[in-house]
Amino acid sequence: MPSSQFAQAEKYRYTNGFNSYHESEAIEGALPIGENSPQKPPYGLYAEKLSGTAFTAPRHKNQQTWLYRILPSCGHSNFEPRESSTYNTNPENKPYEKIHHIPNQLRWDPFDLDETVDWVHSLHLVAGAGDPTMKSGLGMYIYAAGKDMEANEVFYSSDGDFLIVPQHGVLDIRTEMGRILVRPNEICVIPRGIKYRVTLPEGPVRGYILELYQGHFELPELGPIGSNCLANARDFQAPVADFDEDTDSEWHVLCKFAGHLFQAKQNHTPFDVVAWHGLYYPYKYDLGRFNTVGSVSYDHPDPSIYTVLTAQSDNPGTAIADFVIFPPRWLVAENTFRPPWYHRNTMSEFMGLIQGQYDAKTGGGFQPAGASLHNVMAGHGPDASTHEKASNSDLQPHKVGEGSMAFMFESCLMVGVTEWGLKKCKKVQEGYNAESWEPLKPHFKRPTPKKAENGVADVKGGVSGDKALPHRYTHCASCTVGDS
Ligand SMILES: O=C(O)Cc1cc(O)ccc1O
Ligand SMILES: [Fe+2]
Repeated sequence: MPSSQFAQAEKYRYTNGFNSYHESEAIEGALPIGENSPQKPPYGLYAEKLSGTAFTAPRHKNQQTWLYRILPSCGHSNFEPRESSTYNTNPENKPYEKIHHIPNQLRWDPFDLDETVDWVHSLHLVAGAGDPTMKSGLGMYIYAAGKDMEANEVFYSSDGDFLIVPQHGVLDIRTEMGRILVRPNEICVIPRGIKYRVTLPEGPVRGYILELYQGHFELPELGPIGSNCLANARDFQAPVADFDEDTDSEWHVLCKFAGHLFQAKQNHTPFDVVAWHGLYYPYKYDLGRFNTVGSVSYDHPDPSIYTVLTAQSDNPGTAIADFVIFPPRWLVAENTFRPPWYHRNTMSEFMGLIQGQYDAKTGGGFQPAGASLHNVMAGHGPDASTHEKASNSDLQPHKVGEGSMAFMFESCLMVGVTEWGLKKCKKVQEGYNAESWEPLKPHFKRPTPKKAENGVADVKGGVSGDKALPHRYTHCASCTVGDS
């Protein structure tokens, strides 16, 4: 490893495990032993509790973290509104910024990079459902930035947890709990309220964000798959404590609150957490570690087998947000139309492409940094060219998605599109539906009627014949062996 890489590795250190109780101290002995709030915490630190769930949330859902810091977070000036024309996360509060609920399939060309703005001003709400003030629903954003946040600025969202999916460029995220480096093909989650500063060590960045206004992400149930596969808990990485000692410089704390931007000042660094312990922390995950499972016999399974993280509603098995990926994988299913089936879904499906080509859309219109939205009950599926190829291909085992990564934010909620998403971004493809599915031709051929024994034509066309049945059947339709 070149020495510069050693230095990098030193800067970003992690502790592994999903939903694991972590503890981390940048100075040995900074965590109190056997109690959380001693009369005098070690080294003159202040104890501060950060709650990610109600105090009384059930144990298996409860998420809190104790921070041991040089000064507590409350020492700051009043928050003042700090709106800006580039801040696009509050359409429901501006009468001229409507949310559009439309049944059409939508697709966006790649969103532009924007080198003129920093992380905070790069956030564009494209679509969403619900309301952060009711702690319900989700928002879907595109970010595109080219500038570091100011040296003395931090940001947090009171509205929800950010699931960040980088498509281009590297994010150096310094959080209160420590430092995280996130690159394309990795994701990171920054839970509600955690302060962070984003810098761009390799230039412009672009990507997608799902903001979850309710609950938190968890790993999906594995059911009969067993105790491993999909995203394994040990591959999630939380940062370790890393602090500055700075109690006399001016800091600006930016806060997203009900979709609006506010700012307060304080005379001490927010990155003064010397030690922490708990279950509420930011984390990252490398999508390359996902252990993909799929059909090894026949038929295309539901895409839920590709779920990395899920945020459940109160309705069992029904997600406010699923984060689903389509990683490189072998397709081996026999006698099967291998791309996704045509379907209409009670859930809404927002898709993005990090790199490569998505195997269900080979016609060229779904590009990296672009997006699509198939809202509640909007019919969709492979475009005409993909259908043509997949219906006639030789069904040898083959690998799809080499060098590619598409993903989906799937939600049980009907998603509305913002003015920015529909108009201002100027990326909506006019001819999406017409180009993708209108070229599909009917292939239906009514079978030649068979003469029945009594000489009357069998208008239903009769049974297609045993030889058409896939060889996996143990018994064919006319077989009586073993019947009682
Ligand atoms: O629509 C899509 O491309 C996403 C998707 C993929 C899949 O394999 C099955 C269903 C589904 O919605
Ligand atoms: Fe779909």
